[in-house]
Amino acid sequence: MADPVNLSDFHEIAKGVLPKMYYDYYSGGAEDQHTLKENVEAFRRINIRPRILVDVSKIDMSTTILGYRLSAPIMVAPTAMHQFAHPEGEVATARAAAACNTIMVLSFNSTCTVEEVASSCDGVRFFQLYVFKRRDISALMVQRAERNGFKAIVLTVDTPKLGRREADIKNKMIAPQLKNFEGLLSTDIHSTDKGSNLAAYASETLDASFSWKDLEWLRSITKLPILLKGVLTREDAIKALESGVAGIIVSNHGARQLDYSPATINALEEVVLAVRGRIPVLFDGGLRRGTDVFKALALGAQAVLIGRPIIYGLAAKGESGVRRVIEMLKDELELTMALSGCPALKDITRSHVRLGYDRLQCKI
Ligand SMILES: Cc1cc2nc3c(=O)[nH]c(=O)nc-3n(C[C@H](O)[C@H](O)[C@H](O)COP(=O)(O)O)c2cc1C
Ligand SMILES: CC(C)CC(=O)C(=O)O
Repeated sequence: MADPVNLSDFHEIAKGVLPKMYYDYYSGGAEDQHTLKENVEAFRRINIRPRILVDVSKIDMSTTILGYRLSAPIMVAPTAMHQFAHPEGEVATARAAAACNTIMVLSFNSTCTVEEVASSCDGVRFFQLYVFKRRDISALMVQRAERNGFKAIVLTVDTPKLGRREADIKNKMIAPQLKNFEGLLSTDIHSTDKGSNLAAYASETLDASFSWKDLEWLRSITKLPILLKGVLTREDAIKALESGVAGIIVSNHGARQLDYSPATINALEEVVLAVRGRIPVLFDGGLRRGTDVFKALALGAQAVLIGRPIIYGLAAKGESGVRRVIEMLKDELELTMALSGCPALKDITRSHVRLGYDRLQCKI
């Protein structure tokens, strides 16, 4: 295949090189995969309203998140098990993110250890946390992240149990022994019905009883700011604010958890309106183009995170593939800003996009 020119080309290359079991794991969603398709399709139903005759000879995409400077509002989402995609795993991803001056969120279920990633290069990194039934293990991981210079905890709140990913069940997906948990926990757990090992591992480990009141426990074990990942409603956005978290990530876990939850881009504005600028609202799910990033920013996201395309870049070309994926999105965003009359991020406003329901409102 010719050199990739967009994220979709990277997807095709990754599909060609990854073993089926891993490709299915990375690409799949929950059950009917309705939300998986919607995450991408919903972007296509949003139009951009470009403004003309603005000086766009210089475009500034730089921003700050929790006080850390980024070259563009495009971050790396936490995704598990990068060594299935490339032997250098999360170390390669971390180096690419650092080279692009952006923040990587390291998954709790990384294949490289927290220490390996931290010592691989300088860069601002956040640590994604799952709360295990064995709270001591989660607490230890938070301490390790803190000790190794991670700057925030991203608590994933949409996974009290693992969503039903049917391809993984059919493939009898194998979960590896994760080095982070060596000596603490065996991830080599066998499913009793010979289905997905990953599902068995998740149900064995995840603490489904974790609830709002338990955030106090997390706050008691770390001084790091906490972001909640997986907020989709105004009700929960308000609860998140009241609980004093430092930020929210609007996310449906790449449609891998609750099928028929809304496409994230359709949930974003509801959350932004509830938060009213009091804490940063970040966004992920279905972003494949710079125009998608622009649309999310216009609807109030302060920055976006990219999941699968990063893994596809890694599978296709290792560290340089991840770098290319981030650069492509940055280049596309820069061009979109120029063609829409927005020289800086602050110039991107709600009036730069039109959604289906905007058209309905015009008619009323
Ligand atoms: C293969 C894969 C593994 C993931 N692992 C995690 C994880 O360990 N922790 C987490 O909070 N989210 C995880 N996610 C969800 C991502 O952080 C993110 O929400 C999602 O991928 C964004 O959608 P996108 O893939 O369409 O960009 C994972 C997603 C994928 C595709
Ligand atoms: C091991 C899983 C819990 C990782 C995950 O979040 C995912 O596969 O979506």
